[in-house]
Amino acid sequence: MVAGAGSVMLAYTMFQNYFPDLLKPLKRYSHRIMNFFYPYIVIKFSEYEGDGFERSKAFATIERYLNKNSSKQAKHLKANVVQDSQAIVLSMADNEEVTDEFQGLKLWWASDHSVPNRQSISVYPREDDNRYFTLTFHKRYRDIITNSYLKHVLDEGKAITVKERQRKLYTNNKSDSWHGYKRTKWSHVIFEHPASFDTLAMDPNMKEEIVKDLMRFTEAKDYYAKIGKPWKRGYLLYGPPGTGKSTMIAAMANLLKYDVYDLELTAVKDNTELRQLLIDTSNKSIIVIEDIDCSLDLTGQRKKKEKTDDEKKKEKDKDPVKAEVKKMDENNQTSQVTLSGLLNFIDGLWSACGGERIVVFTTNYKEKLDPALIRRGRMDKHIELSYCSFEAFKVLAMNYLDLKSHQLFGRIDELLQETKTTPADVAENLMLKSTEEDEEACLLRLIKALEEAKVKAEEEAKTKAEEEAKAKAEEEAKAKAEEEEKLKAEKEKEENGKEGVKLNEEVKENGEVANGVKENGDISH
Ligand SMILES: Nc1ncnc2c1ncn2[C@@H]1O[C@H](COP(=O)(O)OP(=O)(O)OP(=O)(O)O)[C@@H](O)[C@H]1O
Ligand SMILES: [Mg+2]
Repeated sequence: MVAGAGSVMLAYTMFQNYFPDLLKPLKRYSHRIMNFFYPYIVIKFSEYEGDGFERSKAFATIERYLNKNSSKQAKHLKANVVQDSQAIVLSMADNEEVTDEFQGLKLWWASDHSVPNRQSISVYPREDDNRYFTLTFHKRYRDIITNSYLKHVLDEGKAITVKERQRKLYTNNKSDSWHGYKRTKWSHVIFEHPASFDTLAMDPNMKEEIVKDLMRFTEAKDYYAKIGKPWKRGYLLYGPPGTGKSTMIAAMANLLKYDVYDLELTAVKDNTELRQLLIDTSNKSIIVIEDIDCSLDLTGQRKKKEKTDDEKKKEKDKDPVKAEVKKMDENNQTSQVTLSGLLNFIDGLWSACGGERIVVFTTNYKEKLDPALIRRGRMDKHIELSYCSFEAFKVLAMNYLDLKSHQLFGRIDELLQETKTTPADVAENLMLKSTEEDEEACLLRLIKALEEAKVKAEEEAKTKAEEEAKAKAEEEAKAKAEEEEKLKAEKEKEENGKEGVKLNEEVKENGEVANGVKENGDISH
C-alpha cells in the first residue's frame, strides 16, 4: 500500500522537476492534491542529528526496538557486535522495510542512508554515512502515533537495551590517574557474578520482602517525582563475615540489571573528589561501600597528629629522598573524607543528579556506625544477614546437591540451632570435593563439622563460664576486701574520734585547770 503511494509521490516529484511551469497554477492546490493522493505522514529519525557527532540515542533505541520485527521480516540484516561483549545484534540493513502493529493500527518502518553530495573525505561519521529510519502511517492516526506509539517504541527499546547490555563492575581510581590520556575516574570489568536471589540462602520471607522492595523501587519513578524525593534508595547490610552481604549485592545487581560501583573510600582524597566520583556514575546502578566501619575514620580520631613545619624541615634536611617518598605515601594514604562529606554524598543536593540509584553499605558491626549515617531516609532499609538457619541450609542443599530433603536433614536442623555457623561454612562443606563423593558424604561431612563446632562452642562456653566465675569470685573477693578495709578504716576513725574526744576533754580539763589557776591568780610573776 505504501509502495503504491510512494510511486504516486515519485511521479509527482518527477513531474514537478520536468514541468515546473505547468504546475505553477496548481501550486496552491498542491497540498490538497498531495493529501488526496498521499494521505500518509512520514517521520524521519537520523542516526546523527544536527551538528552533533554523537550517535542519536533515539535512533539507537528505535534500532533496538525494530530488531524484534526486523530479525523476522527483513531479508537483509546488518550484524553489529555489541560494545564490550561477544554478542552479535542483528538490525535491518539499508533499504529494508518492516511493518509494526500498535493498538490494531498498521505502521511501516524503513531504513535508508543519505549519500553525501560532495566529494570529500570527512573525519566525522555523520557526513559520510548518515543512516535514518522513516516511520510511515496514515494521517488519521497522527495523534495516537505521536502521543502514544512513539513513547511505546522508546520505552520498549530502552527496556530491550537494558536487558541486553553487558553490565559493568566499576572501581574508583586514585585521582592521580583522573587526568591525562585516559582520564577515567572509574575502571571497569564486565560484571559476571552468578549470584541470584534464588541461590541466596536466607529466611524466605525476608528474601521475598527484599525482592519486592527492590522491584517496587525500580517501578516507582513517578512516585518519587510525586513525593519530591530523588529516585534513590539506601540499604545497610550488616552481619558477621561470611553471611552473604557481598553475595546479596551481586544478587541485587543481577535482579535489577544494574551496574555496580564498588567505591573504595580510602582511595578518595577528600569530599570534593567524592562528589566528582558520584557525578561520574550512571543511572541504574548500585553504589557500594563495603565495610563502612573500617573504610574511614569518620570521626577523625584515627588521624595521625600532623608534624610541625620545623619537624618536616629537619626530616627533609636529613634525607630529602626519603622525606619525599614519605610525603607521597602520606598523600596517598590519608583520606580527608569526612562524615558530613559522606552524608552529602548520600543525600546532599548532588546526590539528586541522575536517578535510579541504590546505595549499599556493608558492615560487620552496625553498632560502630554513626547513627546519622544510617538513619532512615539515608539507609532506608537495614537488613541483617545472620548465621545459617535450617531454611537457609535447605536453599544451599538445593544449590549445591540438588537435594530437597534427606533423612540427615533432621540432625542438621538440630545442630544448626545449637551452633552459630555461617552460610559460607555450610556451603564449603556441601561442595563436592571429588567425583567419588556423593550427597550423603557431603551431608555427613557437614554434620561432622557442625558437631565439632558444637563441641568447640561448648568448650568455649565452659571456659568462658569458668573465666566469668573466676572473675566474679575475684571481684567478690576484691569487694569483700575493700569492704573490710572500709570497715577497718571506719572503726579506726571511730576509735581515733573517741581518742580525740578524750584528748580534747583532757586538754579542756587541763586548760580549765590552768585558766582557773590564772584566774585565781595563784600563780603570778
Ligand atoms: N546467604 C548466603 N547464601 C548463599 N551463599 C552464601 C551466603 N552467605 C555466604 N555464602 C557463600 O559464602 C561466600 C562468602 O560470602 P560473602 O562474601 O557474601 O560474605 P560477606 O557477608 O560479604 O562476608 P564479609 O563480611 O567477610 O565481607 C560466598 O561466596 C558464598 O558462596
Ligand atoms: Mg563481603
